[in-house]
Amino acid sequence: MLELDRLSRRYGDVVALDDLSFTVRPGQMYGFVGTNGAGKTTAMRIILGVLEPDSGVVRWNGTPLDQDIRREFGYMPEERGLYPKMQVHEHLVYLARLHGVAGITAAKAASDLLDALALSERASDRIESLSLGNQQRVQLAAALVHDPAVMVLDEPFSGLDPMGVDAMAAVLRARVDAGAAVVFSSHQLELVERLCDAVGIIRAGRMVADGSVDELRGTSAPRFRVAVDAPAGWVSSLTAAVPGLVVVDDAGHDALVELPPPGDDQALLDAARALGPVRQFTPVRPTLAELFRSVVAEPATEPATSEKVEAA
Ligand SMILES: Nc1ncnc2c1ncn2[C@@H]1O[C@H](COP(=O)(O)OP(=O)(O)OP(=O)(O)O)[C@@H](O)[C@H]1O
Repeated sequence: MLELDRLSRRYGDVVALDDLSFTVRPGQMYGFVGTNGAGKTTAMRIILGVLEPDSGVVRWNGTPLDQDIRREFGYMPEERGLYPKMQVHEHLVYLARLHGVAGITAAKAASDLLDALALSERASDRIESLSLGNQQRVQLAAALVHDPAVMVLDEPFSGLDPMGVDAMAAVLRARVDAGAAVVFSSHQLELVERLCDAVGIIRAGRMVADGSVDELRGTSAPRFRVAVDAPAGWVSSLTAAVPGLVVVDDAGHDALVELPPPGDDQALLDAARALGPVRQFTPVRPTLAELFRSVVAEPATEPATSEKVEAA
């Protein structure tokens, strides 16, 4: 299990990470999401040892990471780093051999990955001759060619065409199904929702929601699409009848309403029935993008560390 335990990190006055914790299990794909500047890259750089935390520790199977453990990881950094003059297949074999993979195994692993990422025809081309999206596919192959147990990928899907996204997703899913632990950052929330077993949402360096998308849904206010056969104004009457009810969208004929958690859906239905025949009463499952918007928009419960220090 990869465990980030209470990581904090500042750059001068900027609090990049503030007591951040989460875990990624073998066989789990973990999506790491947050607004620009939330601290995702900082956390990933700490996992990979290119940045030290001010406090906190990262462990793999209970042991704090050292360079030997980190060598076993696969990493796709934000700054892509391939040798532009090298040929694609040659480059992958070179990287696998650096990780101690024997020649024949390395060559096969490189060929298999190029095949899976639809790059076999470019195997003998120089990296610099590839489009940016194809270089990105090679970068993923570079992170996986030594068959790592843990993969840490900083925005691996950004800038890829839909086929590239599908190819990358399939390669990662196969590794996860074979028992690897994968954590990747992304702003593509539909993709994260589709691919990930667990999601962490960070804001200003803090974890604000962590769990499967269904678990995150369970903590959000329940929403219902309601249609009542009643004269105009029925939505206001419904709001008046149900304490705390929020109207998210009033389309006249129907309305999207939100109950305060945990939400008494039967009381809402009774109140709607009291106004007229109920033509629709449907629970609406929020998407990850909607959950994200609502948790990052919530007011902070405590001041950030820098404010605490300044106030002290
Ligand atoms: N080298 C640095 N020097 C000073 N501040 C930095 C440095 N690197 C990051 N920061 C700051 O730390 C905070 C977290 O940045 P980080 O790059 O980790 O965010 P991110 O979640 O990866 O953002 P994005 O989604 O935009 O890539 C930001 O406020 C950023 O400006």
